[in-house]
Amino acid sequence: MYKALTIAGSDSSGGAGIQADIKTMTAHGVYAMSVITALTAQNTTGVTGIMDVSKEFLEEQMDCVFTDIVPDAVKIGMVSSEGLIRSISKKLKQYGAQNVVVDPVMVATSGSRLITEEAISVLKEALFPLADLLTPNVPETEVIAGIKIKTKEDMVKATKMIYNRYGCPVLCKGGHFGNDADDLLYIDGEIHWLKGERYDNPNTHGTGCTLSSAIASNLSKGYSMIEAVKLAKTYVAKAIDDNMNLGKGRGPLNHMWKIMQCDDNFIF
Ligand SMILES: Nc1ncnc2c1ncn2[C@@H]1O[C@H](COP(=O)(O)OP(=O)(O)O)[C@@H](O)[C@H]1O
Ligand SMILES: Cc1ncc(COP(=O)(O)OP(=O)(O)O)c(N)n1
Repeated sequence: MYKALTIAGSDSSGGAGIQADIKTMTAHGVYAMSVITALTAQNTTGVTGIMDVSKEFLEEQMDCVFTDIVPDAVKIGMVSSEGLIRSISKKLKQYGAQNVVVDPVMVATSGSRLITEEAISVLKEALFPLADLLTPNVPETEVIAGIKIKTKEDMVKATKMIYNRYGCPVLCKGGHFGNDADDLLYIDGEIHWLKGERYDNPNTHGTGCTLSSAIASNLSKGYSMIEAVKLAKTYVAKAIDDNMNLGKGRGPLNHMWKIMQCDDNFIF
């Protein structure tokens, strides 16, 4: 059994955060574990509250996981405060965590902010150097690189800047850019454009969480980084294209699109 850990916030509406990660890992046939950084009161229209766990409790969760069922891959999502980021960094180093995917979550699709300004600089300094892959979307890439992205050439420039500064492979996700869904993977000094068709579906809550946990699932199974990202991109595209329509705002993806293709006899 391959094992993956998500370190992220809980989304009460089930479309993003821990819930999206566990659904995704399970849909990939991977044993999912969680370290919860925060509870959010959230639905498809927005986030109404955030309650962080304490540093001590976060570290206790990490100790429990890493001293027992050691994960083959780790995905890190929403971490809103400096202290929690430092605790995660310390514990990842202490346990020599493998296949670390960092999704630098800053703002939800609904527009709600999920990290403090001060925490962004700690994220860069304490977590990015530990990442085997960093997965910012275009607005996050702009914040991290410190330049505006208006063209695909800008996307390449910003992604290279981040790679050179933090020394980790970078996947710049194109879901908020242009008329396609092309993502840019920069790894081992080489650019790979991963082409994607943009589906005309406003229900994209949790796409970033889902993509990063699908990548972690694939890495836990031993796929190369490029294969892991390509397979994850296909999984997300199909989950968007399934056209599930739940809630009053930007709804979630169908994480179970593949399982639902089976008949009842197969499932039960
Ligand atoms: N409408 C869409 N159609 C197809 N793929 C999409 C669409 N929106 C986002 N994606 C894909 O979903 C993944 C997450 O991208 P993005 O939405 O940019 O991240 P985030 O959710 O972190 O903002 C990327 O692989 C991106 O190309
Ligand atoms: C608890 C929690 N974590 C992360 C997000 C943001 O999810 P993400 O997949 O990056 O992006 P959206 O597509 O939802 O913007 C969240 N909303 N809640």
